[in-house]
Amino acid sequence: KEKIEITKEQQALMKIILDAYNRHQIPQDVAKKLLQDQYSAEENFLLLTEMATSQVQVLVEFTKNIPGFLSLDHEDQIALLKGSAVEAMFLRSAQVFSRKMPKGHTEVLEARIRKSGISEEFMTPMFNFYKSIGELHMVQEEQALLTAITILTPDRPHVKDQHAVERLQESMLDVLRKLCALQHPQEPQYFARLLGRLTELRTLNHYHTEMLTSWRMNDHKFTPLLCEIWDVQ
Ligand SMILES: COc1ccc(-c2nc3ccccc3n2[C@H](C(=O)NC2CCCCC2)C2CCCCC2)c(OC)c1
Repeated sequence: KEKIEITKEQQALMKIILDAYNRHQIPQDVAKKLLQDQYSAEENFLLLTEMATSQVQVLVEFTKNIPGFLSLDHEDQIALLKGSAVEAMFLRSAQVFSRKMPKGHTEVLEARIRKSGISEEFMTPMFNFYKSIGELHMVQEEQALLTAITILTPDRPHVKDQHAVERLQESMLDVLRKLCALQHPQEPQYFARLLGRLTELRTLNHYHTEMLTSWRMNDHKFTPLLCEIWDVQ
Protein backbone atom coordinates (compact mmCIF):
# COMPACT_ATOMS: atom_id res chain seq x y z
CA LYS A 1 0.00 0.00 0.00
CA GLU A 2 1.90 3.08 -1.19
CA LYS A 3 2.26 5.88 1.34
CA ILE A 4 0.27 8.87 -0.03
CA GLU A 5 1.67 12.14 1.11
CA ILE A 6 0.81 15.68 0.13
CA THR A 7 4.02 17.64 -0.39
CA LYS A 8 4.76 20.98 1.27
CA GLU A 9 4.12 22.90 -1.96
CA GLN A 10 0.86 20.99 -2.53
CA GLN A 11 -0.24 21.94 0.99
CA ALA A 12 0.57 25.57 0.16
CA LEU A 13 -1.42 25.32 -3.10
CA MET A 14 -4.33 23.75 -1.19
CA LYS A 15 -4.33 26.58 1.36
CA ILE A 16 -4.29 29.28 -1.34
CA ILE A 17 -7.19 27.67 -3.23
CA LEU A 18 -9.24 27.08 -0.07
CA ASP A 19 -8.70 30.62 1.27
CA ALA A 20 -9.66 32.07 -2.12
CA TYR A 21 -12.73 29.82 -2.29
CA ASN A 22 -13.88 30.80 1.23
CA ARG A 23 -13.18 34.49 0.64
CA HIS A 24 -15.24 34.48 -2.51
CA GLN A 25 -18.60 33.22 -1.28
CA ILE A 26 -21.82 34.66 -2.63
CA PRO A 27 -22.51 37.67 -0.37
CA GLN A 28 -26.25 37.21 0.13
CA ASP A 29 -27.55 33.67 0.74
CA VAL A 30 -30.10 32.89 -1.98
CA ALA A 31 -31.27 29.69 -0.26
CA LYS A 32 -32.32 31.67 2.83
CA LYS A 33 -34.25 34.13 0.62
CA LEU A 34 -36.00 31.32 -1.22
CA LEU A 35 -36.93 29.58 2.05
CA GLN A 36 -38.41 32.82 3.44
CA ASP A 37 -40.78 33.77 0.65
CA GLN A 38 -42.44 32.63 -2.56
CA TYR A 39 -41.72 34.88 -5.54
CA SER A 40 -43.28 35.32 -8.97
CA ALA A 41 -41.51 33.92 -12.03
CA GLU A 42 -40.39 37.48 -12.86
CA GLU A 43 -38.99 38.07 -9.36
CA ASN A 44 -37.27 34.67 -9.42
CA PHE A 45 -35.69 35.39 -12.79
CA LEU A 46 -34.42 38.75 -11.48
CA LEU A 47 -33.06 36.95 -8.39
CA LEU A 48 -31.31 34.42 -10.61
CA THR A 49 -29.70 37.09 -12.80
CA GLU A 50 -28.62 39.08 -9.71
CA MET A 51 -27.14 35.99 -8.04
CA ALA A 52 -25.49 34.81 -11.24
CA THR A 53 -23.99 38.25 -11.91
CA SER A 54 -22.44 38.46 -8.45
CA GLN A 55 -21.28 34.85 -8.74
CA VAL A 56 -19.41 35.60 -11.97
CA GLN A 57 -17.67 38.54 -10.26
CA VAL A 58 -16.77 36.27 -7.34
CA LEU A 59 -15.57 33.57 -9.75
CA VAL A 60 -13.18 36.03 -11.45
CA GLU A 61 -11.65 36.94 -8.08
CA PHE A 62 -11.33 33.26 -7.13
CA THR A 63 -9.70 32.44 -10.49
CA LYS A 64 -7.14 35.23 -10.13
CA ASN A 65 -5.94 33.45 -6.96
CA ILE A 66 -5.29 30.16 -8.74
CA PRO A 67 -1.47 29.94 -8.80
CA GLY A 68 -0.22 30.31 -12.36
CA PHE A 69 -3.53 31.52 -13.83
CA LEU A 70 -2.41 35.14 -14.22
CA SER A 71 0.75 33.95 -16.02
CA LEU A 72 -1.38 32.39 -18.78
CA ASP A 73 -1.92 34.22 -22.08
CA HIS A 74 -4.47 36.99 -21.35
CA GLU A 75 -6.86 35.95 -24.10
CA ASP A 76 -6.70 32.38 -22.77
CA GLN A 77 -7.59 33.67 -19.30
CA ILE A 78 -10.78 35.20 -20.75
CA ALA A 79 -11.54 32.06 -22.78
CA LEU A 80 -11.23 29.88 -19.64
CA LEU A 81 -13.51 32.15 -17.60
CA LYS A 82 -16.10 32.44 -20.36
CA GLY A 83 -15.95 28.71 -21.04
CA SER A 84 -16.38 27.63 -17.42
CA ALA A 85 -18.71 30.28 -15.94
CA VAL A 86 -21.96 28.35 -16.46
CA GLU A 87 -20.48 25.10 -15.11
CA ALA A 88 -19.03 26.93 -12.10
CA MET A 89 -22.44 28.49 -11.48
CA PHE A 90 -24.23 25.12 -11.51
CA LEU A 91 -21.48 23.59 -9.37
CA ARG A 92 -22.00 26.42 -6.88
CA SER A 93 -25.77 25.96 -7.02
CA ALA A 94 -25.35 22.24 -6.35
CA GLN A 95 -23.16 23.00 -3.35
CA VAL A 96 -25.75 25.51 -2.06
CA PHE A 97 -28.52 22.95 -2.60
CA SER A 98 -26.59 20.12 -0.89
CA ARG A 99 -25.59 22.16 2.18
CA LYS A 100 -26.70 20.66 5.51
CA MET A 101 -30.03 22.38 6.34
CA PRO A 102 -32.57 21.94 9.16
CA LYS A 103 -35.08 19.13 8.67
CA GLY A 104 -37.37 19.66 5.69
CA HIS A 105 -35.65 22.81 4.42
CA THR A 106 -34.07 21.09 1.41
CA GLU A 107 -37.52 19.81 0.37
CA VAL A 108 -38.97 23.34 0.61
CA LEU A 109 -36.02 24.72 -1.36
CA GLU A 110 -36.50 22.09 -4.06
CA ALA A 111 -40.24 22.85 -4.26
CA ARG A 112 -39.53 26.60 -4.56
CA ILE A 113 -36.99 25.99 -7.34
CA ARG A 114 -39.39 23.66 -9.17
CA LYS A 115 -42.05 26.40 -9.14
CA SER A 116 -39.63 29.26 -9.81
CA GLY A 117 -40.44 29.60 -13.50
CA ILE A 118 -37.92 27.19 -14.97
CA SER A 119 -39.58 24.86 -17.48
CA GLU A 120 -40.37 21.28 -16.48
CA GLU A 121 -38.01 19.50 -18.92
CA PHE A 122 -34.87 20.84 -17.17
CA MET A 123 -35.85 19.86 -13.61
CA THR A 124 -34.71 16.24 -13.87
CA PRO A 125 -31.18 16.80 -15.24
CA MET A 126 -30.65 19.74 -12.88
CA PHE A 127 -31.82 18.00 -9.70
CA ASN A 128 -30.11 14.75 -10.69
CA PHE A 129 -26.88 16.70 -10.79
CA TYR A 130 -27.58 18.48 -7.48
CA LYS A 131 -28.34 15.18 -5.76
CA SER A 132 -25.31 13.41 -7.24
CA ILE A 133 -23.13 16.23 -5.88
CA GLY A 134 -24.90 16.00 -2.51
CA GLU A 135 -24.26 12.24 -2.26
CA LEU A 136 -20.51 12.88 -2.43
CA HIS A 137 -20.49 14.86 0.86
CA MET A 138 -17.49 16.85 -0.39
CA VAL A 139 -15.33 18.70 2.11
CA GLN A 140 -14.53 22.38 1.44
CA GLU A 141 -11.09 21.56 0.01
CA GLU A 142 -12.60 19.16 -2.53
CA GLN A 143 -15.25 21.72 -3.54
CA ALA A 144 -12.62 24.44 -4.00
CA LEU A 145 -10.31 22.17 -6.02
CA LEU A 146 -13.15 20.86 -8.16
CA THR A 147 -14.11 24.47 -9.03
CA ALA A 148 -10.48 25.29 -9.92
CA ILE A 149 -10.24 22.11 -12.03
CA THR A 150 -13.44 23.06 -13.87
CA ILE A 151 -12.05 26.51 -14.68
CA LEU A 152 -8.72 25.03 -15.84
CA THR A 153 -10.31 22.83 -18.51
CA PRO A 154 -7.88 23.00 -21.48
CA ASP A 155 -10.36 22.26 -24.28
CA ARG A 156 -12.59 25.30 -23.89
CA PRO A 157 -13.38 27.19 -27.14
CA HIS A 158 -10.63 29.59 -28.34
CA VAL A 159 -7.94 28.48 -25.86
CA LYS A 160 -4.60 28.78 -27.74
CA ASP A 161 -2.01 27.31 -25.34
CA GLN A 162 -3.90 24.23 -24.09
CA HIS A 163 -0.71 22.62 -22.72
CA ALA A 164 -0.10 25.53 -20.35
CA VAL A 165 -3.66 25.09 -19.00
CA GLU A 166 -3.23 21.30 -18.83
CA ARG A 167 -0.12 21.70 -16.65
CA LEU A 168 -2.02 23.87 -14.16
CA GLN A 169 -5.02 21.55 -14.15
CA GLU A 170 -2.82 18.49 -13.67
CA SER A 171 -1.26 19.94 -10.53
CA MET A 172 -4.76 20.55 -9.13
CA LEU A 173 -5.87 17.04 -10.12
CA ASP A 174 -2.84 15.54 -8.36
CA VAL A 175 -3.62 17.33 -5.11
CA LEU A 176 -7.31 16.36 -5.36
CA ARG A 177 -6.43 12.72 -6.05
CA LYS A 178 -4.24 12.56 -2.92
CA LEU A 179 -6.83 14.44 -0.82
CA CYS A 180 -9.58 12.00 -1.89
CA ALA A 181 -7.39 9.01 -1.02
CA LEU A 182 -6.69 10.50 2.42
CA GLN A 183 -10.27 11.68 3.10
CA HIS A 184 -12.02 8.56 1.74
CA PRO A 185 -9.61 5.65 2.29
CA GLN A 186 -12.51 3.17 2.14
CA GLU A 187 -13.57 4.46 -1.29
CA PRO A 188 -10.73 4.06 -3.82
CA GLN A 189 -13.11 5.10 -6.64
CA TYR A 190 -14.19 8.34 -4.93
CA PHE A 191 -11.78 10.50 -6.98
CA ALA A 192 -13.14 8.99 -10.22
CA ARG A 193 -16.71 9.67 -9.03
CA LEU A 194 -15.80 13.32 -8.41
CA LEU A 195 -14.42 13.70 -11.94
CA GLY A 196 -17.51 11.96 -13.31
CA ARG A 197 -19.56 14.86 -11.91
CA LEU A 198 -17.61 17.23 -14.17
CA THR A 199 -18.85 15.26 -17.19
CA GLU A 200 -22.44 15.56 -15.91
CA LEU A 201 -21.82 19.29 -15.39
CA ARG A 202 -20.96 19.77 -19.06
CA THR A 203 -24.35 18.40 -20.08
CA LEU A 204 -26.03 21.19 -18.06
CA ASN A 205 -24.06 23.61 -20.25
CA HIS A 206 -26.09 22.45 -23.24
CA TYR A 207 -29.41 23.16 -21.49
CA HIS A 208 -28.42 26.50 -20.02
CA THR A 209 -29.47 29.00 -22.70
CA GLU A 210 -32.81 27.22 -23.21
CA MET A 211 -33.42 27.14 -19.42
CA LEU A 212 -33.18 30.93 -19.45
CA THR A 213 -35.15 31.70 -22.62
CA SER A 214 -37.93 29.26 -21.63
CA TRP A 215 -38.38 30.82 -18.17
CA ARG A 216 -42.15 31.26 -17.72
CA MET A 217 -42.31 35.03 -18.44
CA ASN A 218 -41.94 37.49 -21.33
CA ASP A 219 -39.06 39.82 -22.03
CA HIS A 220 -36.11 38.16 -20.26
CA LYS A 221 -33.69 40.92 -19.20
CA PHE A 222 -30.00 40.20 -18.54
CA THR A 223 -27.19 42.28 -17.06
CA PRO A 224 -24.38 43.32 -19.50
CA LEU A 225 -21.98 40.94 -17.71
CA LEU A 226 -24.37 38.01 -18.20
CA CYS A 227 -24.81 38.91 -21.88
CA GLU A 228 -21.01 38.57 -22.14
CA ILE A 229 -20.86 35.26 -20.27
CA TRP A 230 -24.15 33.64 -21.30
CA ASP A 231 -25.04 33.27 -24.98
CA VAL A 232 -28.16 35.35 -24.60
CA GLN A 233 -29.66 38.60 -26.05
C1 LIG B 1 -30.70 28.61 -15.50
O1 LIG B 1 -31.66 27.98 -14.68
C2 LIG B 1 -31.41 27.86 -13.33
C3 LIG B 1 -32.42 27.34 -12.52
C4 LIG B 1 -32.21 27.21 -11.15
C5 LIG B 1 -30.99 27.55 -10.60
C6 LIG B 1 -30.74 27.38 -9.16
N1 LIG B 1 -30.42 26.22 -8.59
C7 LIG B 1 -30.29 26.46 -7.25
C8 LIG B 1 -29.95 25.60 -6.20
C9 LIG B 1 -29.88 26.12 -4.91
C10 LIG B 1 -30.11 27.50 -4.67
C11 LIG B 1 -30.43 28.37 -5.74
C12 LIG B 1 -30.51 27.83 -7.00
N2 LIG B 1 -30.79 28.37 -8.24
C13 LIG B 1 -31.10 29.77 -8.57
C14 LIG B 1 -29.95 30.65 -8.04
O2 LIG B 1 -30.15 31.65 -7.39
N3 LIG B 1 -28.72 30.18 -8.31
C15 LIG B 1 -27.54 30.86 -7.81
C16 LIG B 1 -26.57 31.05 -8.99
C17 LIG B 1 -25.25 31.59 -8.49
C18 LIG B 1 -24.65 30.70 -7.41
C19 LIG B 1 -25.60 30.53 -6.23
C20 LIG B 1 -26.95 30.00 -6.69
C21 LIG B 1 -32.47 30.21 -8.03
C22 LIG B 1 -33.51 29.17 -8.40
C23 LIG B 1 -34.91 29.60 -7.92
C24 LIG B 1 -35.30 30.98 -8.47
C25 LIG B 1 -34.24 32.00 -8.10
C26 LIG B 1 -32.85 31.59 -8.57
C27 LIG B 1 -29.99 28.05 -11.39
O3 LIG B 1 -28.84 28.39 -10.75
C28 LIG B 1 -27.69 28.45 -11.58
C29 LIG B 1 -30.17 28.21 -12.77
